[in-house]
Amino acid sequence: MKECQYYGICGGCSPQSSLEIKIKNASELLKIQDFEVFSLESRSFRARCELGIFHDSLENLHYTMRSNKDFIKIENCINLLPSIQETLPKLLFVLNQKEWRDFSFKLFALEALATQNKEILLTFIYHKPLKEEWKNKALALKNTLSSLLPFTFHIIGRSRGVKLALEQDFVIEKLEILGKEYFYRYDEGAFTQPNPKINEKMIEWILNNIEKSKGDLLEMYCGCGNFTIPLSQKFSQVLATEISKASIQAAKFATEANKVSNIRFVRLSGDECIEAIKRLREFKRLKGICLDDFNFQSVLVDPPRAGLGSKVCEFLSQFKKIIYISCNVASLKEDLEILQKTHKIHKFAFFDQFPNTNHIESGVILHKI
Ligand SMILES: C[S@@+](CC[C@H](N)C(=O)[O-])C[C@H]1O[C@@H](n2cnc3c(N)ncnc32)[C@H](O)[C@@H]1O
Repeated sequence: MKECQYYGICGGCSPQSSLEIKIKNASELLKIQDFEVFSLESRSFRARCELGIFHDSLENLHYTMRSNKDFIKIENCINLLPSIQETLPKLLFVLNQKEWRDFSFKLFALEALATQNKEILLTFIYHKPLKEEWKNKALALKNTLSSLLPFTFHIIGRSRGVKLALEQDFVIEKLEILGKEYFYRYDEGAFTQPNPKINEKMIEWILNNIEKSKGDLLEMYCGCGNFTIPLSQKFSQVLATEISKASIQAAKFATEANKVSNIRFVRLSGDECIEAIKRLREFKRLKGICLDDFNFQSVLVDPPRAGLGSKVCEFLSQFKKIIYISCNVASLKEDLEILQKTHKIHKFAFFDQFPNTNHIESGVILHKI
């Protein structure tokens, strides 16, 4: 990573983040010796970014990253997908023209979310109220960027409590998994995997390491259906749950786009999912779904960084197979201590989802003892 002039300064990457060190630290912490490692490009891999916007005394805009308490001006980030890297300087060039002063006034952050098929969603975040007229200028910006770059742009404006979108607030991602194409809707503001190529590898790894089952799958923290859609071919039926409304809508879109008919997506938090499965509480959101029709033998969890916690882990102990995807080895360690009382690790893999940082993604498949 020495080729990046901001390495160690901008706060995006971390020194001492070589894959060897990460794997050594993580495998020692988790006390595992038998694992696979998946690692791809260490640059041009990241599909999303959040940048600050600094206005200098001449009213020119600059991109910034927050490093500790300071803001560091940056011009590029070599971790980002090429389409975002190409867009950033052109966008800044346009916005620094006098006629864009109104549009940029009180702009304080920019988010970009790109797909592998070169759609880019740009979200402009302001410290000023946004009015409908903003959309006219946003449309002009979309047209200008489209004339300069071979990408499809979608533009969103955000200010406190207001979100204005031109036509759509999502992009369509295409993943290639074991030679088959899958389509997903990635909504602005909802979780999506940041590294599309490693994401494909994670899904393939699960598919390659689970057998086709006559039983059903319960999924918690399913997001936009990232794992659910390809994995559904391995099970009779799937019930997939998630807290975010936008993600559940995106997941329902994915069932249609991929012509899958054996999945039911329901908006339920982790705790609500447990209450529903244990029949402790009835949910209107489960209307039309008969839980007695499911024969859950496997469960898939991909929780946020905090991990599962003891309540969810204890709930998982009833399943024959547990597939656990984790973005935080510290919380995974705590959860595995509970899960290994009833289950044995069958397969383990590390995925370098976040190159140049100290983070690593893990995949664990556990079988009931
Ligand atoms: C690491 S993401 C994984 C999403 C999905 N598996 C994927 O690969 O895109 C974690 C997901 O958990 C959801 N989530 C966060 N807190 C939750 C909770 N308490 N109950 C259920 N889902 C939650 C988030 O909205 C997010 O979609």
